[in-house]
Amino acid sequence: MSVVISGLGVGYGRSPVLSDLSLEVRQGELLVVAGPSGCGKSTLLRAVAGLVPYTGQILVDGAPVRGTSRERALVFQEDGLLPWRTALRNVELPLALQGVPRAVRRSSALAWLDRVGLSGFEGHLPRELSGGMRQRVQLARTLAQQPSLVLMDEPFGALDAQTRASMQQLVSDVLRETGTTTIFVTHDVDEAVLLGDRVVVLGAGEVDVHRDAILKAVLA
Ligand SMILES: Nc1ncnc2c1ncn2[C@@H]1O[C@H](COP(=O)(O)OP(=O)(O)OP(=O)(O)O)[C@@H](O)[C@H]1O
Repeated sequence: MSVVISGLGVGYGRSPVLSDLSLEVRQGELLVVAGPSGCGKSTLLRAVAGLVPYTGQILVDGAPVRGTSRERALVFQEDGLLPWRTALRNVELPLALQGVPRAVRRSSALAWLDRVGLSGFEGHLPRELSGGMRQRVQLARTLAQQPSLVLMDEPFGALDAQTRASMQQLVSDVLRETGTTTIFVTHDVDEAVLLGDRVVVLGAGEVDVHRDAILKAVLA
């Protein structure tokens, strides 16, 4: 799925947060959007997800974004798991809501939990899992729905350094394996350089990912 944004404007009340922003994400690309706190990164994701009104144009595979769609999945720092459902039943839930037959959703959920390294933990409740494991469940739940576009908003912000590094590797592997187009928001320079096929710094344009010294200077 490709995304073409042109002349985008978003504001809350009278104050504009984004104005005249243009950006393209190619099919299968992992684009990182970086920038200092408050520059509008989350707002950009919310607009692409169809959660906030905007001016200008957001085209997803050529069609304007008007409201939310299952095709576009938003992943947050908070995992949003239901505390009374096991890991397996959390992953199954959106598939059940989509009417996927029981046997199919069970095998898909099991396969995704295995892919994110959680086989053996299917029957655990969220409170019995670490923060990193809960993020793995969230990732499995998101990808089991086979979205064409994944929007990730600082998903690893609350994890410790080691867990974060293993999640970054996992996300990078899985998204590339599945060819899922992704917009990944972070304010962490190392994460941006590690994950991004390209890095866009809001307010400063595109920055060469291979020249992270420049990126660090821009974000400092
Ligand atoms: N629901 C809202 N109502 C009013 N103002 C808002 C709302 N959400 C965000 N803002 C304002 O819009 C601006 C951009 O916020 P946004 O969350 O998009 O930035 P960000 O770059 O993602 O920041 P951070 O890195 O801190 O998450 C901020 O000044 C914020 O206060």
